[in-house]
Amino acid sequence: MTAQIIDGKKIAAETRELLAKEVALFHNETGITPHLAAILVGEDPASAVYVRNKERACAKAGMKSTLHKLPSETTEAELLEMIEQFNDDSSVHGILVQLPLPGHIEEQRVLDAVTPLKDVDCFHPENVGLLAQGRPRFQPCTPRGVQVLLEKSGIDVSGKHAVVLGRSEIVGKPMAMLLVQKGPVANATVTICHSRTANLKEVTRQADILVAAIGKPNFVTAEMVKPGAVVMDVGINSVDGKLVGDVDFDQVAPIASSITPVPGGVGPMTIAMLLDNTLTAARIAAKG
Ligand SMILES: Nc1nc(=O)c2c([nH]1)NC[C@@H]1CN(c3ccc(C(=O)N[C@@H](CCC(=O)O)C(=O)O)cc3)C=[N+]21
Repeated sequence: MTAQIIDGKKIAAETRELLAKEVALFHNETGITPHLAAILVGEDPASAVYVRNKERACAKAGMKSTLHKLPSETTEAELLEMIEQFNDDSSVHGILVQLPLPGHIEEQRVLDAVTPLKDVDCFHPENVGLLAQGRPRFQPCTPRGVQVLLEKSGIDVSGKHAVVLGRSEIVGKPMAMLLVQKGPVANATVTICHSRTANLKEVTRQADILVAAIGKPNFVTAEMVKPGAVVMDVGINSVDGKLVGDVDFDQVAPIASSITPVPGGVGPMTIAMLLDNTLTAARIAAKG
């Protein structure tokens, strides 16, 4: 068997086209152009890719996007002040603080400062709580992107064993949440495993659907994958200036039934879902 390659780039482009139509309708009705404000403190290779691609995607979808670059020595107080400004600015609908932040800044305090109504990353405790209860306000971008890829690829998730490799707040935990929930492209039996899991290989080998989000280049090898499994690679690792996933694609593709490439897999979907959340945020603002 050789895997069907899930074309995230194409599915994301289709998703963004639909979204652009919704943005145009919304603009006709309200006169509002959805506006995403992104804050980047210092430098980070994965963030640099993200920033570049989302600026372009926003423009194409008829949305406004502004990038606020701060030097790496910015203090936490200065960053909090900028967030406060955007919270109070009715022309800003979505606020995204690029992660990781420099070590001297306490990430949690910063993310908590973003008003939940503009929290397009779905990081605020209120939004995480709503998500956990199955009544999301915003969808976590990368996990939702994976879910849409599964849906558009016609992959049946219900009753299947989904193994999420990685327990981050940004991907692993919310991914598990989406897959275990009641609803379409869900109802899975979910295991979360991570770097401390005993017999990790035995666990990942049980996966019908394996979501790799551990942040280590080429970590998932053929022996960790059950033949015929669906493999979703969330990794965005920079190796010698090249983008590499968490899955050793050349090894795993021949035994998987479907697999996402890096680049061109989950990454572009993350951006499409971010735009979707920005429109949601603008709708919330329009309702007052
Ligand atoms: N608050 C926050 N939220 C995030 O979601 C977040 C973040 N911070 N910090 C950085 C990481 C990384 N990330 C990427 C998303 C898409 C691509 C992407 O578009 N990837 C293309 C790259 C194509 C190319 O090479 O240009 C692809 O995989 O095909 C990359 C990276 C989001 N992140």
